[in-house]
Amino acid sequence: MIEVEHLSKIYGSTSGIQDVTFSVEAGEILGFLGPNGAGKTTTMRILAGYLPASSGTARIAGYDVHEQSLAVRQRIGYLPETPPLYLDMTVEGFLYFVARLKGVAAGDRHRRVKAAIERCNLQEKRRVLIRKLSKGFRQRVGIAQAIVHDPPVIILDEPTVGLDPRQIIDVRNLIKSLADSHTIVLSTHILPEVSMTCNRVAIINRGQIIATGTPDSLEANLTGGAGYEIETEGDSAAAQQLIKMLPSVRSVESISTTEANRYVLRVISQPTTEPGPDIVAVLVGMGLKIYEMRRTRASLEDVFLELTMEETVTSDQLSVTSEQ
Ligand SMILES: Nc1ncnc2c1ncn2[C@@H]1O[C@H](COP(=O)(O)OP(=O)(O)OP(=O)(O)O)[C@@H](O)[C@H]1O
Repeated sequence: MIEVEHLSKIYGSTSGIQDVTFSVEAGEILGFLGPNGAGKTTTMRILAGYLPASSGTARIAGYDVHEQSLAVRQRIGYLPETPPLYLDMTVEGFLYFVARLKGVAAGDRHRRVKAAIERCNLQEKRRVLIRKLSKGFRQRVGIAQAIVHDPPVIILDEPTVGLDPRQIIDVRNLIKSLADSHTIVLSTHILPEVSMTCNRVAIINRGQIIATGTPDSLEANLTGGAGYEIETEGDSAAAQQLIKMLPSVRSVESISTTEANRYVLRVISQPTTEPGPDIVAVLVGMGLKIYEMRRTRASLEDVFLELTMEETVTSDQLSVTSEQ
């Protein structure tokens, strides 16, 4: 449904994004995750036809966002970082206005506005002036204007920024409910947003996509803290030294001391390795007892920090960018 190839944007002497390539299948919610200034808004605005790219192509439902921008605009709903709302209009008045602007046929407007109001749970605020609405309700009006012409694709730039925790939950649930009939791209710098709302993630940093995959595949394929925690006893320094020599081990440290000479070792594995049996063999070989051993997985947060803190990404990590 969305195909982005080698997209770059240069602002004067500053690079906004470089060689960004990704695709989104129909029905997916893709989370575009990156720190401030990573290039999320630039990408969203190019997709929405609001900003021309310097090079590369982006197609939505088969239409080129630059060459066929009208056809694209009819097929997308766009919520910019700051929703374009007319504060002196009522919610309903504004949505009729937007429906007309977006070319919804006069005979169809009533049905479409009603559907958007119901979808976004705005029934009680139908006749209220937008200026009197809380930020959470304004955001819902922003989403309602994005879906009023029933586009197959919805692009949401930081849809929960500035909302309180209750409003965040409401907006996330609304986005998830839209996924049954739409393809959605949302940008965010908030990790839980991605795990809770999206079925695929593209991580962007300094204008470049550095990984894509499902949240699960990213967690499983990148190291970011995957390994073991082992409660054992005896000579901690010697145990650490021997475990560190295993080729499948990236790092080992003692993270806490428990009762009577016991301590917990945290071992981080090399990507796609299983050092568990070798660690057991080392400890048993030293005559140490193992009281507990459990596997630890990388969280998406670990993965994100690992990727965005590195200057370059290894080929192992880049392999995750192939479709999972
Ligand atoms: N109009 C502009 N003129 C010059 N540079 C710009 C312009 N818009 C964005 N940039 C630069 O392009 C880069 C990407 O910015 P962009 O706004 O796309 O990032 P972002 O990921 O959306 O960040 P944020 O979460 O802070 O909005 C940044 O270095 C930014 O300073």
